[in-house]
Amino acid sequence: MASLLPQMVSASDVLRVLKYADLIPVIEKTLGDFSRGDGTVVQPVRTVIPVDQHQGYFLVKPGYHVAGDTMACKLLTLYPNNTDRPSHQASIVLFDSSNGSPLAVMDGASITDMRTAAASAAATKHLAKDSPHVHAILGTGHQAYSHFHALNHLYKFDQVCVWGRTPANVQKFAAETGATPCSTVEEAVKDADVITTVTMSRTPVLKKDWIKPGVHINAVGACRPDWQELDPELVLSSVVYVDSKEAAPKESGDIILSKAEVYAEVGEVILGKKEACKDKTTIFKSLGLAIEDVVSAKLVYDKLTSS
Ligand SMILES: NC(=O)C1=CN([C@@H]2O[C@H](COP(=O)(O)OP(=O)(O)OC[C@H]3O[C@@H](n4cnc5c(N)ncnc54)[C@H](O)[C@@H]3O)[C@@H](O)[C@H]2O)C=CC1
Ligand SMILES: O=C(O)C1=NCCCC1
Repeated sequence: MASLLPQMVSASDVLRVLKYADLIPVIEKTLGDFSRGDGTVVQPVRTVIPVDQHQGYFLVKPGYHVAGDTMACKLLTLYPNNTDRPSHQASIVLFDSSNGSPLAVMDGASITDMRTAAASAAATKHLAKDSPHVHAILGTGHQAYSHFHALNHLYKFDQVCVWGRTPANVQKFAAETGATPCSTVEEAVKDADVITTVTMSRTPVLKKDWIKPGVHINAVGACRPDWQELDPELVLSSVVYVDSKEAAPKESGDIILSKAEVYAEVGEVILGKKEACKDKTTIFKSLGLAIEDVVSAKLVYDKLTSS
């Protein structure tokens, strides 16, 4: 009988083998599989336990990709006030679905960073106007870096602009990536064709009056029903796409508080079932799907065990 002890996979193992060239197409296909609605993907809306006495959240995200016969569960903590360690920490347990044995326990933070950015890249590919020139990133944390790299994998931008609430972090991000540092959101987004919001803000940081009509926005933060990153006027004047139509009205403050209508899942666009309204301002409201973690963990496992 094979060993029942799962393999431990560190963040450096993940970063060594997981590449956007492989990940973006896998996530794009998975977003489509999720939206088939035919049982290809089995995934409940995640469980979120507030840890009120420490102002944190404990999230449990199981999923089974039936067609790929792959199952895993991500255990994630979100502690927005952490200063001596990351705000998001996670482990993903990948199982052998034929016999239920755990195959690997993986660093889930590095996978979360990359799979979230890969989902935004896939959404941008389908919803942004062709050949965008300027990408604006609001936020300077882990997701800011992963989105910089994932979108640069798809496009040769003329300019990437970055804004964050802490000027020293904006300068650091700019020095490390070559992005243009901006001191206001307005300055960062005014010429942008693609905007990515990756802050931990609970109140809107991006306003309708500041953007060029027709931009594509990846709205990645604000994962709680009472948190917002986008001005409701902006949400109401855009075509809103989500990763999950089931989760968005339960979890997204940007959608709940603006009372905006969701037009489609991005997976439905990928499947050709819904239109990509590229001539309008489009928003991809990302909340993160467990199945993205499942297929990413499998990709990492396959790379590690084949090398
Ligand atoms: N949709 C998805 O699948 C996922 C979404 N997220 C969300 O993306 C966002 C960024 O995550 P990370 O980069 O990992 O976090 P992080 O902790 O590494 O960075 C957070 C950034 O937000 C900034 N920030 C905090 N409060 C702010 C405020 N009031 N106004 C403006 N900026 C503020 C910080 O200065 C920092 O630049 C978070 O909201 C997180 O929950 C994270 C993982 C997956
Ligand atoms: O899917 C995830 O993982 C997360 N989504 C929202 C914010 C926390 C992490």
